[in-house]
Amino acid sequence: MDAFDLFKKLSNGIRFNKKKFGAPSSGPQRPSETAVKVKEEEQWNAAEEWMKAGSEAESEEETEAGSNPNTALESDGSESDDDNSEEPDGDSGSSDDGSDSDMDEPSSNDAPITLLGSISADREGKTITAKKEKKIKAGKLSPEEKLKAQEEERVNIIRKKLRLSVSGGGVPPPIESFDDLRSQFKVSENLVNNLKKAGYSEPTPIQSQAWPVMLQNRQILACAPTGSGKTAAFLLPLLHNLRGARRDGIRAVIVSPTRELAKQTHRECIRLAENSGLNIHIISKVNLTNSKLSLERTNKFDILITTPNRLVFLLKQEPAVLSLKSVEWLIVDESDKLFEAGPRGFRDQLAAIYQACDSKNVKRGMFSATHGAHVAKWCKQNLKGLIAVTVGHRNTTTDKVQQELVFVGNEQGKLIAMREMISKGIQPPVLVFVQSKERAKELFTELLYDGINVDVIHSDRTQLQRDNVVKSFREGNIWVLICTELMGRGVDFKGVNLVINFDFPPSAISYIHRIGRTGRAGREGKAVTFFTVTDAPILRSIATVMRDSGCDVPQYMLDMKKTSKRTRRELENRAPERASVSTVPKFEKQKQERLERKIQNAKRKKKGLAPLPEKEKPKKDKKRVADNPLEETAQKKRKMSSGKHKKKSMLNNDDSGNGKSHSKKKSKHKSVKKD
Ligand SMILES: Nc1ncnc2c1ncn2[C@@H]1O[C@H](COP(=O)(O)OP(=O)(O)OP(=O)(O)O)[C@@H](O)[C@H]1O
Repeated sequence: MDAFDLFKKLSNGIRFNKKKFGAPSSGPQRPSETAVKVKEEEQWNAAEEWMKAGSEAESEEETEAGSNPNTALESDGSESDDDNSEEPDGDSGSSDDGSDSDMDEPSSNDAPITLLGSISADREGKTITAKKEKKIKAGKLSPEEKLKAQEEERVNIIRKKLRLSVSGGGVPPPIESFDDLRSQFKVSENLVNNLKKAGYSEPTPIQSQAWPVMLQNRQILACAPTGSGKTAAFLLPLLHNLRGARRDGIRAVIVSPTRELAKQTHRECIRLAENSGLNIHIISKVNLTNSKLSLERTNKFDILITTPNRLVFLLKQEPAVLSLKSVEWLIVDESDKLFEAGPRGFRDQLAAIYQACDSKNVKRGMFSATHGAHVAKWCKQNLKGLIAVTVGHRNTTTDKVQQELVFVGNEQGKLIAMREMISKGIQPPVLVFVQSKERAKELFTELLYDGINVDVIHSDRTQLQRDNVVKSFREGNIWVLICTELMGRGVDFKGVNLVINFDFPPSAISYIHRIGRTGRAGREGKAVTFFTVTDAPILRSIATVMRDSGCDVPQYMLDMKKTSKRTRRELENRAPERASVSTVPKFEKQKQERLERKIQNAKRKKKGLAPLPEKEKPKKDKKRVADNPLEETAQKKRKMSSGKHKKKSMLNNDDSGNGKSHSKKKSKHKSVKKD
């Protein structure tokens, strides 16, 4: 074992704050004195440092969160920035990849190894405090202490194997099989059978640790890679903890950022809750538009699954149609997204929901594949007895996805590259991400003409259309699905083989979620990302994420200048302007549109329906002017007179300008004279 291996073992479970330790040493400070003082499971400070790792050592301008959830949510975030998420760095943190072959080597020598003064470790690489070390050296451990130490060791080995890092007090050991659910937590046979019926044979790493935490009714902040089973990780403990239907108030709420994700969670919940008798409800658009919802009716729901906007809408109704006063569990899925402030985030809605769940016994669970330091900080400050669980490295992609960056020259190059990929052969199903619905529509038309089995999903489509597209894609009737950021998070399409980022993702976090639509549940996947010079500002972040997940990336990308926080924020909020995807000449497109319109109107006529209303032309004003000769003449006159006026004023300006400059000169002259 060389010094590096040894250090790796000893620092297992420890994160270094780059801010503190990255700076050149100003004095005789040795790393041993400053770096490691972590008693992992008991020191929340360590958790904070650890969650901060990856923040590129930028200052977090976060205000202290108060005890009021609303203020806390608001104050915490407006200025805070998920920077670490944008520029995740390579800090591996406490978890190890387990590739270290020395790790499992049996050792005949049980004596601890001493490294860097006060820190020491046993042969398994577990850090030992000086006091304990003394005791071990002296062979003074009582039989109970020995047993405890052995158990700790066993748990550490399991966590290491599963790449689990935990923070918080009294974290229960991870479970290793579904049998443990029965033997340790008395989970019903029915529930375990439902897991098996779903095709699951053993818990995934996040489930191994999140289940015992939540089954002990502890609040949790969970971060695990995309497609690693986080949904079942929070559903199973909910279903167990609620212990059957009660119908006297909503007892669990699950909030998801999109309707598609809420629907998917609802489906999974129904599947795992089979024969439990629990009343599981999803708020649909119909619920919002008809007035059938009443307090009496909603109180019969045991579990409510919803998007934040819909829930807040119902919470605001007078008289009340919904109460969250009996809620025992609030689950926030894709929690970093829900903590986001601004028009694309849900911070205000989350604050309202958080406040509405005001029972004394309410527990919260925050789940996502990515987390920023501000989410961790807020949770730590506001969620009593919180346990943080992370699988692998925070803010990295799953290692199941083979990733590739392709320079395509310019916007036209993207379509050429895509057609080339298709002609060489791709393995459907394929998801293609673009930055806007307009581009989604354009690309759809292009690929449709290529005869590809393609469809498109974006926010302009009706809920029914969206549902049908998702269904068709799931059933394999659509092979290539073009989508916007809408489908970037959480959505679980079985067996997506390839994700193409036709347009560069707006941030590294978006990249992680987008490519996480493939390589799910242990399957392999591939992700190809096109880029042009326009994408240079975010290239470094994405390249860093790729490098961290073990992909080869050219060094020049990693050496690129770091983009300022401000630019990154701007790029996240405003997509760069790009040349149209479409290769069809404009007049051809218009001809096509007219033809389609004719066909539709003919069909409508047959059905006795009125023809479609005239489509608004983008240059309507101009046309309206041309249609109205009086207005046209008036405008021409206005233009001419303004032109004349301009000319005149220019002349005047010239005059007066000269005059002015002259007078200026004069005054200057005067002032000089005065001086
Ligand atoms: N224990 C298990 N064994 C096998 N497959 C599982 C297990 N638990 C969940 N899955 C499957 O793994 C897939 C991904 O699960 P899920 O959608 O919960 O991932 P996720 O971690 O929430 O991903 P994302 O971060 O993208 O939302 C699903 O198809 C689910 O059915």
